[in-house]
Amino acid sequence: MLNNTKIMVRNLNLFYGEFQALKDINIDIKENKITALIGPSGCGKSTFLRTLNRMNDLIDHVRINGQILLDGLDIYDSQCDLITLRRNVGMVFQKPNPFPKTVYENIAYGPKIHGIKEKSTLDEIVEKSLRGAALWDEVKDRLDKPALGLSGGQQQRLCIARCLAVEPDVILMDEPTSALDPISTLKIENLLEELKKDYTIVIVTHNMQQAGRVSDETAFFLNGEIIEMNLTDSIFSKPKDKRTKDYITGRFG
Ligand SMILES: Nc1ncnc2c1ncn2[C@@H]1O[C@H](COP(=O)(O)OP(=O)(O)OP(=O)(O)O)[C@@H](O)[C@H]1O
Repeated sequence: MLNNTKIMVRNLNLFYGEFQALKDINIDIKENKITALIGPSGCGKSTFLRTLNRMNDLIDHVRINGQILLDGLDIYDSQCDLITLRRNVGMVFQKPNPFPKTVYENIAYGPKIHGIKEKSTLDEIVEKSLRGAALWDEVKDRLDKPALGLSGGQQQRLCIARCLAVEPDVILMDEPTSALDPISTLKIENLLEELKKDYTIVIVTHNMQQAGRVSDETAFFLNGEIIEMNLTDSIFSKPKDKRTKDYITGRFG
């Protein structure tokens, strides 16, 4: 696809009942880049993020039209296999949500569901995923301990490792550091820089500095619309729309 576009969104509208939460969204999300979604509370960032792996399908009264092409294929097509889609497009949430199982089992769970049974293969996946999430050194001696005994920052990296274990192409992150302390936040921001070599990342953040630090491109949402999308440096240094400027300079939101 042109310009290394991984996800192409065209004329996307989403309604919760009568309420239109997304209005004619058109953006291209580039492969191996980090795209930040910013904007005031309630403007539709999380809703949009969830359209990218069809998590909104789980909500009643949602109506969606338009197109989202992942590697050129329409994810809302009736032929699209949801299990494969959610494997290809993983998600990390705001609050770390490990399963109440061991560290090892948290990572091995997904691969097992996808049919991998051999212990040595699972061991490899667990190590590789934990290394990929920059957590291996901290947990390699406690793989059989409960994941809920880890710190919040470790739990969030565990959730990232769990996501990596099924080998997605795209990782969606909904305010992944908002529940974490500054040091854990920095670890995850550094990790994102590493992960983008192998994955396409879309991140919702309320933290302007974070968007500026980690992302390559930024989309500014307001009232369900994308007001402006551009290279992050351009959005922050010379926003084209006054509303973008007002938001990033802290005048509202
Ligand atoms: N399940 C739902 N049913 C009805 N309305 C919803 C639902 N989820 C979200 N909305 C509404 O859709 C709009 C967009 O919400 P969304 O959570 O996507 O915004 P957001 O930009 O992510 O906000 P925040 O930054 O506060 O998380 C809001 O007006 C919200 O109230």
